[in-house]
Amino acid sequence: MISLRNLRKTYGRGPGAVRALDDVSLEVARGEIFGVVGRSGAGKSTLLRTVNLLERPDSGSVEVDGVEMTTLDQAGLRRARRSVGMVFQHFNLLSNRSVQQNIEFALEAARTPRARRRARATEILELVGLEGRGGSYPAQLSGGQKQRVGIARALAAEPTVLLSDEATSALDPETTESILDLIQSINRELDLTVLLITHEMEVVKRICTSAALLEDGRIVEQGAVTGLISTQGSRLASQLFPLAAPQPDDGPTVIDITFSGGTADRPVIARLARDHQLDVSILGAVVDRIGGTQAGRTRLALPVAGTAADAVIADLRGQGLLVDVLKGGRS
Ligand SMILES: Nc1ncnc2c1ncn2[C@@H]1O[C@H](COP(=O)(O)OP(=O)(O)OP(=O)(O)O)[C@@H](O)[C@H]1O
Repeated sequence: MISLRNLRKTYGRGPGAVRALDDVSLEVARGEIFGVVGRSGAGKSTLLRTVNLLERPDSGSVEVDGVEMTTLDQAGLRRARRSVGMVFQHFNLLSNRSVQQNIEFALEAARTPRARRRARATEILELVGLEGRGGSYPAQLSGGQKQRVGIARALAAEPTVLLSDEATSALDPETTESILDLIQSINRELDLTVLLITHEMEVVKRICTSAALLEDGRIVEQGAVTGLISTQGSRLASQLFPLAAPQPDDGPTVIDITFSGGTADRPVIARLARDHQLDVSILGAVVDRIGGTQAGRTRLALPVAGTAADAVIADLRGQGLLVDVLKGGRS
């Protein structure tokens, strides 16, 4: 549905130039919720804004629903942009217009007849859970309600793609949950493809089917979230399940075991203690639901080193468990 190939984008020239995108390629399948994560300045906003060509890449290809965006003329681009809705961190609502007018505004540019605009705004307000609030002004709404209006406005022209630029970053955790639920339900009900950028790993955990990690303008990992969490050494996976760094007195060997799907409910630690007669210490654990399945990571200290530790690690891997060695043992 969205295919970005070999995108490059540099801001400025000479010694002060910033390479925001450096050979970025990304595939987002129809109906996916795809999350791009990365630190501040990694290039996330630039990447998102190339999809509807708010930011024109220096080179590379941007294809949305089979249309190559970079070669369109102004009229073609205006038309193509109607199939790409966008929501923003700070909502970007017009404060002097009512909720209804904010939504209708998105349809005015498309010259939609007035009666149709009204009907569509009413319909879409209901979809986002704001029925009856069309006459309110943005200042009379909570942050969560403002973002619902932002989403309604983005959906007004019946797009096939929704771009979300940190849509929940300005919201409290409870409101974030409800907005993520809304994004997930419109993704399903409207068969909408969602590309979102976020610095919150919770967003990826809660709703994303696929994700990519952007670093200094480069994609360093991408794939299905369930696949990434079962990939040894995945940095995205360790950010999804963050555990404190090992301490010098943790023991000679420290390992992380990542569980997902079928391996989540096995009595691994009890078995380790029994089969290897080891006093295993649990240094930390994070468990959550990802993509509808239980997944998590447990950090263990083993009181053995060298070949004894290697034997334990080999045994765990032999059981189909994903083991990352942080200290001691062979990785
Ligand atoms: N219009 C611009 N002019 C010059 N430099 C820019 C411009 N927009 C972005 N940059 C620079 O490009 C790099 C990538 O910025 P971008 O906003 O895409 O990153 P980001 O990952 O979205 O960061 P944040 O999470 O802080 O918004 C940064 O170094 C930024 O300072």
